[in-house]
Amino acid sequence: MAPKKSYSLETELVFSKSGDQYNASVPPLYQSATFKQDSLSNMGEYDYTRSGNPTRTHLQNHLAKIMKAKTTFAVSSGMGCLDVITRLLKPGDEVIAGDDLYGGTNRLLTYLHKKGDIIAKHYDTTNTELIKSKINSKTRMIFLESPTNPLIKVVDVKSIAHHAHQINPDVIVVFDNTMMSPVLMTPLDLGVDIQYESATKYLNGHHDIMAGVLATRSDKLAEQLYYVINSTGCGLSPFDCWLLSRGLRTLAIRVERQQQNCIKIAEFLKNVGFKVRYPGLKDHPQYELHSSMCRGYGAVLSFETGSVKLSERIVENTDIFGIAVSFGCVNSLISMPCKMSHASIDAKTRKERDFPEDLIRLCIGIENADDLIDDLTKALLRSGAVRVNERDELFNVIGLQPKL
Ligand SMILES: Cc1ncc(COP(=O)(O)O)c(C=O)c1O
Ligand SMILES: N[C@@H](CCSC[C@H](N)C(=O)O)C(=O)O
Repeated sequence: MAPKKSYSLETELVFSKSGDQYNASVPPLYQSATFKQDSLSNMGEYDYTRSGNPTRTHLQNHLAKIMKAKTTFAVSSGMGCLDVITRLLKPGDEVIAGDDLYGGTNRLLTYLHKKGDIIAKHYDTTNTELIKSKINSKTRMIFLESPTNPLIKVVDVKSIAHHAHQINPDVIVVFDNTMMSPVLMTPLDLGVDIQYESATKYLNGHHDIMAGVLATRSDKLAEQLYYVINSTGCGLSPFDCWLLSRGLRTLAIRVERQQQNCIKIAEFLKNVGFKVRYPGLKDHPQYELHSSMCRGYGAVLSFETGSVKLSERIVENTDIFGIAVSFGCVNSLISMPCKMSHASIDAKTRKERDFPEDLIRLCIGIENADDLIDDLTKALLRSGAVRVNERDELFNVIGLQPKL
């Protein structure tokens, strides 16, 4: 029987052929900046690691299968991906962006806008008709993220990408898939031109490297992206490529467990009476849309408490949940986006975009779900957010209703 061309994602994640001369079980690490030539006229496949390195090539080929891309590039961070992508724009180009993109994404687009390099316009991407009405022949790029970090807004990627390409086949639809990872979503199948992810998060999963991954099916875009990566020198270092290859092998099992835990925690918080934002809850306003685009719901949720001070007390009273930015790691984290990951968006803009200052974000890891719920219960009790009634049930002191 001929070997299958491709396997299921879980298998592809762990199965990779290294092509190593000794058949090493793990892809070898080529920790070398430069490569000797056979002769002056024969450079060989690699000359210099900024331009290419066998460990990076191995990782990129592996990622291409996983992301269903023709070409992928591994670079030094998620923001590095956005830097590479925005260098494809020309002065005065118009871009349309979501109004709840990750804070760092918002910062870079705002920087380029203020410098006069691009004209960036931000809209609520949950309003598909609004976004469609804003796309015109001047639009060069569209930046989308779904579910958004941290307001968990869902974007109709397929419909927006299709409409954009009808208006102008050259418009580049860019999608940040950090929240879902390739396990739960394949944005290139939905008409996206360039997908990128902060590999610092789920793809690596251990918070021991910074990395970013770009993916495309277009040879033209791949050529342009590579040109920028080689010119600016942001390609991922060999050791970080090697670590990312290692982390990638457990991606499916990590995401599955993180999601199982997150669903339990979302339901727990909802039952206590908080306003919980998680696309896996049936009362999320875009539950159906999300379910139609993704294979799962991820492991990031946010909830409001009704008071900044109360949120601060909750965050500072957990033990297992670490107070830290980032997500997608094996351990659980708690944060207040307005003070941490999204502090780079000024308070006025946050207000205009209905960004709740009391929002708490939970990034769920692979620990035991009951331990995590106990940890949260303790923090909620210690902070005074909940009390126990005579039937030993938790009830929400501030009486928030569980609705979005
Ligand atoms: C959704 C999202 N995209 C991109 C980034 C940027 O990635 P990195 O921190 O790897 O630069 C982050 C976080 O930093 C993020 O949360
Ligand atoms: N100080 C950093 C904040 C990084 S936030 C990391 C991550 N995307 C998250 O959402 O937690 C900065 O200014 O970029």
